[in-house]
Amino acid sequence: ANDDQDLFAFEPVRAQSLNVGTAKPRKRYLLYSINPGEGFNLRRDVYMRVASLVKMMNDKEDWTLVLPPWGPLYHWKTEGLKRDKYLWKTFFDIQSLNLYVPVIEFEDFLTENGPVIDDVLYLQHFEGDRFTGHFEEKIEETECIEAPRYSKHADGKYRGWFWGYERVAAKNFHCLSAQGFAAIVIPALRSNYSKARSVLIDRAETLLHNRYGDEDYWQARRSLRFAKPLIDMGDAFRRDRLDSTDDGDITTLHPDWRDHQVKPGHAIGGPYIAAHLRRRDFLYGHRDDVPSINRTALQLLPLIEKYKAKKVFIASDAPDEEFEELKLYIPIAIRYVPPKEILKKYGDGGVAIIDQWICAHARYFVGTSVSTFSFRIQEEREILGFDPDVTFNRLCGDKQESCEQPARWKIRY
Ligand SMILES: C[C@@H]1O[C@H](OP(=O)(O)OP(=O)(O)OC[C@H]2O[C@@H](n3cnc4c(=O)[nH]c(N)nc43)[C@H](O)[C@@H]2O)[C@@H](O)[C@H](O)[C@@H]1O
Repeated sequence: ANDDQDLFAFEPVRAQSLNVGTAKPRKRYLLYSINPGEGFNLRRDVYMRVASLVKMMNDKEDWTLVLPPWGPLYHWKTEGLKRDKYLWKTFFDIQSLNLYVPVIEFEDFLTENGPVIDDVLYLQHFEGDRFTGHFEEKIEETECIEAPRYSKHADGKYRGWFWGYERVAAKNFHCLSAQGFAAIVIPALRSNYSKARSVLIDRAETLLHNRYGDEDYWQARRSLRFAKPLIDMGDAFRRDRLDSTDDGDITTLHPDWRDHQVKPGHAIGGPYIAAHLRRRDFLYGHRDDVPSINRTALQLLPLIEKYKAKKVFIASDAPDEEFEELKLYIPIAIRYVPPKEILKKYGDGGVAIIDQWICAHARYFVGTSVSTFSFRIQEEREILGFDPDVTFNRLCGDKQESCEQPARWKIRY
């Protein structure tokens, strides 16, 4: 599918000469897209991998990261709501993101660049590869293994899923087999710089974190602050229903994430414990690790005692009946029920963020095994400065006496 360029004809000498003396690197756009089945919180992680890649390249080049519109997502099930084309500013604070790497919304990209993307690089795993115990980074342009989700039209341009924007098309399309860290795509991105102003990496979740858990990882994570209106709604619920304020809980954040640095144990949190109960598809996919409601209650009751909690905040994708059942065992259980207009404006995605925000401020948090929703709450609590003991906890399955607790991904500055 390679139209007119050899993707790997990387010319190092020329690449360097671009950036010496007074020559200013020219502005380029990096777009990315993710396997449609992935949920919101894995997508947040992929954002960090790609943002960190842009940061690396911007040592010498001038890339702007284009934020892929949100939706439709499999888990956003509430009827009657807008399903796609949610801008990032609905959920996140764009100014904060911009303090890590330059980012723009896709709609602004369309204004600046027009609807034609130069290159689409579609990542795939190596065919027939089995893990042999030896991890080797590799990337190569190949035939597409599966029927690609982009097809060439009569005008010579490629059409495909561009987040529901039907007038968008791409000039070139390539399949690349890739295995490795995000930086593995850098030669491919640089090799065609003379032509491609905009490059879309699809299936970006294939790329691994270059610097998992280090200072740079945490910078990207700290920059990913939620949108102010969602924070305000979470804070209002904390204040009115949970007797929790930043002053009392010692959870005040510096307005600029770069200046917020506190020691573990600094935050004490509100007078409630919080649990994230991931249900629905997890009841099948992670059967052994997700407890029944009855067993969930049995695990929460001693914690209420231990932390002298006045309330138990429940964040969950559980249907109402399951929450009502839990309340029979724990009458002080409470959850956030969004007013209709909030749901309409911010969708299921916004409500999930309010849930996460409230969990992040609890005196003690317990999540669900391997849920990225729980992981993101744990990170939020690391940023706020909680002791890891009151953060890295998970519920055990019904048949488990005890169970392995989450790895402690501690913040680094
Ligand atoms: C099985 C896998 O599960 C993975 O889910 P997992 O990591 O928990 O976490 P997420 O990737 O966020 O996907 C779960 C989605 O379910 C909803 N949800 C889950 N828990 C809550 C909650 O406490 N409150 C609210 N309001 N909503 C919740 C929400 O839309 C969230 O984004 C998926 O990312 C993968 O794509 C795959 O489906």
